[in-house]
Amino acid sequence: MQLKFTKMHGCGNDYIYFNCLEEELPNPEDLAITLSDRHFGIGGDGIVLICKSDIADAKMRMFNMDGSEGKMCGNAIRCVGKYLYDHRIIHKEEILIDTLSGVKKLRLYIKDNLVDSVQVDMGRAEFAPHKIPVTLDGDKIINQETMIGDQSYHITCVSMGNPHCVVFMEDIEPIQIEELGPIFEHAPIFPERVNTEFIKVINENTLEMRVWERGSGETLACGTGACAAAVAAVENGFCKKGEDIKVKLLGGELIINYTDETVLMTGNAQKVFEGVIDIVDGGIKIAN
Ligand SMILES: N[C@@H](CCC[C@H](N)C(=O)O)C(=O)O
Repeated sequence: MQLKFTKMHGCGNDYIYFNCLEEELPNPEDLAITLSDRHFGIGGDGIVLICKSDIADAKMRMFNMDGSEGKMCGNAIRCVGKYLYDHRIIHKEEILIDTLSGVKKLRLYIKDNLVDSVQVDMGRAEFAPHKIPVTLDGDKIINQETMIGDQSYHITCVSMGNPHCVVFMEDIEPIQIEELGPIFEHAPIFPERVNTEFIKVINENTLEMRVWERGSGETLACGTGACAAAVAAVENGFCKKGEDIKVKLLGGELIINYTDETVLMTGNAQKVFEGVIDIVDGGIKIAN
């Protein structure tokens, strides 16, 4: 069986995209693990399926590198918009994409007939613990001193459709994220695991971020994570509501604007290459 794919990234957060409007993808959980492998597969932070929707222009499903399904992906949804427009599947600059965390509105910015960047209306940030699978008490977890592993951290928990734990630090460059990330991801207070953002505040409009994503490890960027970081920065008094906040990530920059009504995220979307894989018994091979 042969499958066509497109490799795309937003700020270096790279996924392998499948057009499931045209082809069916068997077993996406297993394929995500095999294809994401950077040595024996195509290489990526996971896979993304572009599917048919009855309530929006398309539906996005995304799977992390470990095969777990994410409810939302900020960097991938911009690439889905680019895929649909650049392949002339849709012909408008405002589109709706259905996700496991609801329908999101995208505004596509076009250059030379191709999508260059995208603004996504990510919807409201949530703070209530029942939306974030933590077992701490209280309505909001903002700057709450909490034991993670054998150390105490001030954490702020935000759901952008998927769960985030934001930690502000003096410096993020020297952190041993390969050790620290899994301790947060698997902390017992997060029974569904968590994405963790380590943030340095540069000034009231700029944050620097490193992220450890549940299911994928350290990535060069996380769109929902950048939104959670900006929301947490406002709630902690570092930034202001309604102002553009630049989030500098290892793979690029995102602009986030958090208001009482919604969170807007703007950033790039880029195609890397296209290809075809053969799904064969016992594995995959790249077709000639
Ligand atoms: N990279 C993403 C988020 C992907 C899903 C996440 N790892 C989860 O399991 O919740 C983004 O850009 O938002």
